[in-house]
Amino acid sequence: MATFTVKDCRQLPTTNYQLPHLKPLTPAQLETWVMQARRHTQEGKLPNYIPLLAQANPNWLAVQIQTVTEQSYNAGDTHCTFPLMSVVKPFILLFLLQQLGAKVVFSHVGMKPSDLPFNSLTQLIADEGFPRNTMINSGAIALCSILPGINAFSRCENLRLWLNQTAGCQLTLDNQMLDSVRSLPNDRNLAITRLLTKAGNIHSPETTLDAYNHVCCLAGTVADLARIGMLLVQAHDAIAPQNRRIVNATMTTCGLYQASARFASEVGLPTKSGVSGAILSIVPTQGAIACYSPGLDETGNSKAGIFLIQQLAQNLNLSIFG
Ligand SMILES: NC(=O)CC[C@H](N)C(=O)O
Repeated sequence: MATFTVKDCRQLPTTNYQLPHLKPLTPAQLETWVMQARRHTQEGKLPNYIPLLAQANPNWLAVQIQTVTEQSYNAGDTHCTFPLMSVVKPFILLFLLQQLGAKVVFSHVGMKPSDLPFNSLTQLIADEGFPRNTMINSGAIALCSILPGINAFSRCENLRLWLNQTAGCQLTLDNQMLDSVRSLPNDRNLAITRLLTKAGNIHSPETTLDAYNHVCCLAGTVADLARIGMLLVQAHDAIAPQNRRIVNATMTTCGLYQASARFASEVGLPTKSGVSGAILSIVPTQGAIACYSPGLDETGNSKAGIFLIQQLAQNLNLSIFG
């Protein structure tokens, strides 16, 4: 019987594993998929705990695809500006990994997926005040306590300026949206913040929660969203490869809350959603896909956005899992 030695193993023919390359995409094809996705816009629900989000037009749908070869494709209502809401979470993480390092960041928050909703207090109680991951509210609120800055505005401004400078986009703070967020009490986020404080995880709870509300109201178009997505696609002078990998892995396992595992097997792209209907997928080494459509499914993910990314990923063979 033939035996293998380590040397033999090295000499075995190596299969050239390559990530799938973006197949040529024509504007007409993209228009067709956008038209199909439009049929799903009415199936979603608008959130009503932030009054201004409830005023969005449920028919809006926009997509922007940015590739590493500087090509960009877009279709739909690309003029729409929207708040990032939870789509900002991977970028809070990326910024802090760059500024403070993984050791500090992961002393405040974990890396485990959660099967409970994004604003679950039950999960945080079960975890004794140590948030499961950075993609749910408790994790992002905890991280807002270590954002550099003397007050909520400057913590948000430091993140905004860094993103605009590093990604070449033009995010702005949507003050009207911030007023709207503050206009109704968000008991869940308040209780989460209280528990984080009690557990010794955060200091200055008011400033921290206010900083979280600020960063959720950073706003832009799908073009801006695709640009910040590019920070996670390929090597960048300002970003350590290891940090990019951590953020992509976290988006894959936790980015769509309870729907993350299913989406990973069906679509296979690191993805993050927000309650505004924003959704961002990363195609590592190739490009970023940004969508916006405000109607949400029961998990809080954009109904038409998820459908459109699914279409793109399946038709263009984009899954990172081959
Ligand atoms: N899923 C989300 O986008 C949540 C963000 C929102 N600001 C909240 O705290 O509820």
